[in-house]
Amino acid sequence: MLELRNIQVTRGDFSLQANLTVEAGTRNAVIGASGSGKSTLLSVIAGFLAPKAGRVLWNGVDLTDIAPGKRPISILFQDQNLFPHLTASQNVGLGLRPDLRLDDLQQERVAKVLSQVGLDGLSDRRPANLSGGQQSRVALARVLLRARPLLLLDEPFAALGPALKSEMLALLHQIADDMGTTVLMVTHDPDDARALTPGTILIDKGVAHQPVATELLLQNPPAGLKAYLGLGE
Ligand SMILES: Nc1ncnc2c1ncn2[C@@H]1O[C@H](COP(=O)(O)OP(=O)(O)OP(=O)(O)O)[C@@H](O)[C@H]1O
Repeated sequence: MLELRNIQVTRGDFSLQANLTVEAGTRNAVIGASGSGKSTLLSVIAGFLAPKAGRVLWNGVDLTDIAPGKRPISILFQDQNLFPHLTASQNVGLGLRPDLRLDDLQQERVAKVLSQVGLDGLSDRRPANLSGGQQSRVALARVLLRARPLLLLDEPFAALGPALKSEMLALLHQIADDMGTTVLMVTHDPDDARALTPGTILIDKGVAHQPVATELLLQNPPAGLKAYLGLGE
């Protein structure tokens, strides 16, 4: 279980509070108007931003003072953070060893995970020679290989067209199912939130709320969110 206990975080004039729990193994959307604090919330959980007050716990272990790389967390952002001078398999291999000195077994694991995300035969290509969707798959493969229990995604597929996006979401579901991963995904898209049931964390007026049933929230959104999602009055 992820627990945000009385978290307060500030960025300039902006401040966000969070007091919520996320059950292990669940998938949750994070939704809120532009500038409401979605990326801020993920940054606190990941450890890139220190809260002014409060604690971040994972299965009862206090992560608040633990460095980002040592947290049980993988992160996927919209720009997939692939290194342009490295091939697909090297970009994935970085998830295992930053110096890329992989032994045979590790190389096998890289090949297997690239195959799992449908990139057989493309492992020697650099990002510039892969499509946007294929680049997303490389980034997902790296996340898969790291196999951390908590996965944070900040609009990872926003740059993709609708068909590719739903393909990547399906792949994400499959990965989360296989590994029992707990997922928090920032999205602007109500359909993505629906596809990620059961829960959605709403961020509104400086507060990140306890996850609620996505469908119920979308049926009756607060005014600010309604306008933002283009759901009309
Ligand atoms: N480095 C910073 N310094 C000062 N204020 C910041 C900084 N980064 C973000 N903010 C402010 O914090 C607030 C929350 O930003 P955040 O990026 O978390 O919002 P968001 O919900 O992810 O927005 P969007 O949907 O537009 O990406 C915003 O009002 C923003 O102006």
